Amino acid sequence: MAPSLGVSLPGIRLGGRAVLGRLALDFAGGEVTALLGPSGVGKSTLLRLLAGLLPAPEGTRIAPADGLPLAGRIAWMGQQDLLLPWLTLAENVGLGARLRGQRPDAARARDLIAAVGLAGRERARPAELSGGMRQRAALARTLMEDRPFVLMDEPFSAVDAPTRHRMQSLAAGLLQGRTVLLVTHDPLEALRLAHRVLVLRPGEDGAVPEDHPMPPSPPLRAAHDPDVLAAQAALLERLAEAA
Ligand SMILES: Nc1ncnc2c1ncn2[C@@H]1O[C@H](COP(=O)(O)OP(=O)(O)OP(=O)(O)O)[C@@H](O)[C@H]1O
Repeated sequence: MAPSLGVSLPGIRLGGRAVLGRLALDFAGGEVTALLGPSGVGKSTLLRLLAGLLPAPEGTRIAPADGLPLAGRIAWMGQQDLLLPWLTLAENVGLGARLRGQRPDAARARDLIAAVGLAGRERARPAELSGGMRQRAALARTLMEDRPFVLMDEPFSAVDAPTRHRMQSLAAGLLQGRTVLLVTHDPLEALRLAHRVLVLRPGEDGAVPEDHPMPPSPPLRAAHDPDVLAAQAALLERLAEAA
């Protein structure tokens, strides 16, 4: 099971504006935390900070509970699949190792490609795959890295609703045991996949996260579960208020 991740932040200003306020969060080990909030509130900013893509302001603490650094232990999956068009599916899945000058673990790549339902398409180029297939390939590439911490920025937003539903079910299984932070605009996605849902609420001194009440059942939750439907309606209303 992946360790938990403690984060405290004195706040972040970008372009002369307070984007994120002072916050202290503990992302539970082996659990999925979903982060929602109005457009431009600072969700990607928090993710980018954790990924080391944004300089951390003085006083920031990003501390995995096992005492080891976070750097080098994160897998990232974004909105765009970012598959390289000139590489085959199998080569794209092994891209991380290739970029590090290592030989990708071919058996692991094969297993992951099969797990995302793309067995037999290993030699296909991204242009020969549908949008949903490319998203599944991107998920396989993310998991190929086998990192304890996974940061996902609207990973399934580019696919149609039924494909997204299938991708969520797939991801829930494949992400098990990892500490995941998932940014999404989709309340149902958050409530199906996450152990905890945080809503970023904008404020004068930057946005601050607030917990949203969760349905009693554990993830992966059924979309038709009445508790999930009620929580979804409440979350939608809360997001509309925050916008
Ligand atoms: N490098 C930057 N310089 C200045 N302002 C920035 C920079 N990066 C982001 N911002 C601003 O910070 C705010 C938060 O952006 P961020 O991308 O984190 O929002 P978000 O909640 O992820 O939005 P969305 O849901 O639309 O993706 C926005 O107002 C954005 O314009």
